[in-house]
Amino acid sequence: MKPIQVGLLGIGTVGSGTFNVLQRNQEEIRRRAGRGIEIAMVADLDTTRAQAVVGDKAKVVGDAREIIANPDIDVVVELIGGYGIAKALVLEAIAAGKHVVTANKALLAVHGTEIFKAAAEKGVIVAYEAAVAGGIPIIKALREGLTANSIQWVAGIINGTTNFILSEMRDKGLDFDVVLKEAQRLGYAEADPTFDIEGVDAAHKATLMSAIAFGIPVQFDKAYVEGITKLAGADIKYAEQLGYRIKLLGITKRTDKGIELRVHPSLVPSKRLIANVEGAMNAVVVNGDAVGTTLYYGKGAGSEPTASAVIADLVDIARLHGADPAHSVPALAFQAHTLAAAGNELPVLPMADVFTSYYLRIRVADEAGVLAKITTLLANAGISIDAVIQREADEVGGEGSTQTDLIILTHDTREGDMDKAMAEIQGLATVLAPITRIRKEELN
Ligand SMILES: NC(=O)C1=CN([C@@H]2O[C@H](COP(=O)(O)OP(=O)(O)OC[C@H]3O[C@@H](n4cnc5c(N)ncnc54)[C@H](O)[C@@H]3O)[C@@H](O)[C@H]2O)C=CC1
Ligand SMILES: N[C@@H](CC=O)C(=O)O
Ligand code: NA
Repeated sequence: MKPIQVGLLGIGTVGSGTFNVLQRNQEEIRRRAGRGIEIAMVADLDTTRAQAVVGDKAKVVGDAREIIANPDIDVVVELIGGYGIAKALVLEAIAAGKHVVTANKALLAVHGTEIFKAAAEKGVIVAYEAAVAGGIPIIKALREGLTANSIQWVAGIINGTTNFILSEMRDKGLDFDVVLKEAQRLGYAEADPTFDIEGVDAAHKATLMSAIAFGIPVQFDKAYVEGITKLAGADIKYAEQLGYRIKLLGITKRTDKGIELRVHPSLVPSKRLIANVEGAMNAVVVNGDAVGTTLYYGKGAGSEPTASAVIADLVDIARLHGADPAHSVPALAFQAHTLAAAGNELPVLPMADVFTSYYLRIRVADEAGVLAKITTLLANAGISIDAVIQREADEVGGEGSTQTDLIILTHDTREGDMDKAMAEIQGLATVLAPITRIRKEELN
């Protein structure tokens, strides 16, 4: 059978990894796919750099549309990134009847509905394993391996940059800014690193997992997004003393009322495997009603780990791609298991209706009766307390300090009730600084 013909749009970090791994492992990949996979054309604005990567093994062009216009190209791999030209090129490739592989989580999380509708109408595949947790085959696990389950929840460390920052801050006591620069130097961060540190990249990925797990449309605009920029070293330290680690988690959960979809720092019990995922590594925990809890761990970023996922999608397409790609039944069957199949009407819940437990750090005047006032306000709001620790004032503010920190862990409560209680506690004269509130997930 003739090798499937691939056109690569963008040959930067992920594109060059894809090219190199396909070259290196081509015989094994051909055997597994049942036919060869050949990158016939590569487009990049920097044609000199592209030429240096591919040598004489593929045709290099500066204009991506030359690839889309070529009738011999079966699959277009979009590795440019962003919402602009990448969106136009993906839609044009679909309109031209080509299957698409992309690592672009931002594009799919925001414009996925339009893109998957266009693909379904044209009968082509849009595959995106690389878009979530890089080399970890989590899309395949959700779509295929766990397909028998009613998924209950998915929670993951799905941004390597922020996990690296939190690990380095905790282990080496380094400052946020110093570690972020190091993450950029190591190539973990997005072109705009605010996407990483403000939780946006993780929310893109959580949005995609939520859509597959629960059959809802992609709704990035409904995701709650909070990054790690407001985390203080003191909270990382206190959490550790209480037996927890702080991780930036992407969480999506099924409830009776709707779907939770949120990204925020979370306390996770230190004994959980996911709490021990360090540096730029990713991990996703999926809970299904039949299988129970499963864990997926690996490299969520980088040239070859991400290429591993891009090529896995190409192999899937090579296996399914029939003589008439635009109307092949296998292509439609594949599509039916992707986001185009979203048929669930459950709404994404506002944060006020999310149930979770909390870590609170409250800076208070070190005087009698303060703790009682605070616990009374919590009790009045129906919030029950799991643990309270009062720091020694000298430890918190130095010798002779008149201020101290109260650390409170709560049981599960509705976020809207917690908001009200927090406003009342913040209003107490003896509360001396903005209250720190971090959600806590037991993940069991
Ligand atoms: N780097 C990583 O570890 C991961 C990246 N991704 C995603 O993969 C995609 C690519 O990321 P990287 O390879 O890191 O980016 P990159 O910046 O290294 O590569 C992008 C390439 O696209 C080229 N390009 C830009 N505009 C173009 C145009 N109009 N036509 C043709 N080429 C054009 C650039 O010259 C560059 O070579 C992004 O969507 C990113 O979010 C996903 C998972 C991990
Ligand atoms: N910037 C991302 C790269 C992969 O998606 C991350 O840090 O995880
Ligand atoms: Na993946």
